[in-house]
Amino acid sequence: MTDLDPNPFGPDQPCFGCSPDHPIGFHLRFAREGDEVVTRFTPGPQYQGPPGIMHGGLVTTLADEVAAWAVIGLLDRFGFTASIQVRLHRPMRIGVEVEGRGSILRHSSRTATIAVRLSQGGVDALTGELTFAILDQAAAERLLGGPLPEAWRRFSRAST
Ligand SMILES: CCCCCCCCCC(=O)SCCNC(=O)CCNC(=O)[C@H](O)C(C)(C)COP(=O)(O)OP(=O)(O)OC[C@H]1O[C@@H](n2cnc3c(N)ncnc32)[C@H](O)[C@@H]1OP(=O)(O)O
Repeated sequence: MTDLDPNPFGPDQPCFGCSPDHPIGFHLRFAREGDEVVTRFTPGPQYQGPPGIMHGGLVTTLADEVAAWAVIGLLDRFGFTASIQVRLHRPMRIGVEVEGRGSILRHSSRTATIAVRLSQGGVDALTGELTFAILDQAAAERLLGGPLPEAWRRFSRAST
């Protein structure tokens, strides 16, 4: 297992899922294990929906982050989430460690589709497929509505 650089986008990146400084975020870190990225995370009570159960939207956010890091860690690109298809098979329990795994199902230079599995105690709680658009710098700047920070540029695809 190889730990991935937790901060390839520089110290000021604001991501809810992985910024180490986010006041209410997940603070996720990732490792590469063969053809997968892996993270471990224990949801706290601030992430509840029903009592004792993680909010389904936040479970999906966790899946989105795992998939985004599969694009970063396995393809060395940044992808913007374009579609999310998930099934929540079991409740995600607060206070119990979640293992998240992401792998590449298929990819081109312009898109990547990622398989994600979130489990607790070895039992799947979420499985899904998420597709990401890998943009060139100009398209990423149109999406952001401003300049792409320097540290992000190497994760864009080449312009065609
Ligand atoms: C700091 C570190 C952070 C790391 C983690 C980040 C975690 C989460 C990542 C995000 O949250 S990103 C923010 C949430 N996502 C967005 O705001 C994206 C909103 N959607 C868009 O801006 C556009 O719809 C999008 C850029 C995704 C696609 O725009 P276009 O359709 O104009 O792009 P284009 O036409 O160039 O299409 C690019 C490719 O994506 C494909 N595509 C577009 N939408 C798709 C879709 N919904 N499903 C599947 N494929 C799709 C499209 O077919 C095409 O494939 P091909 O080139 O192979 O033909």
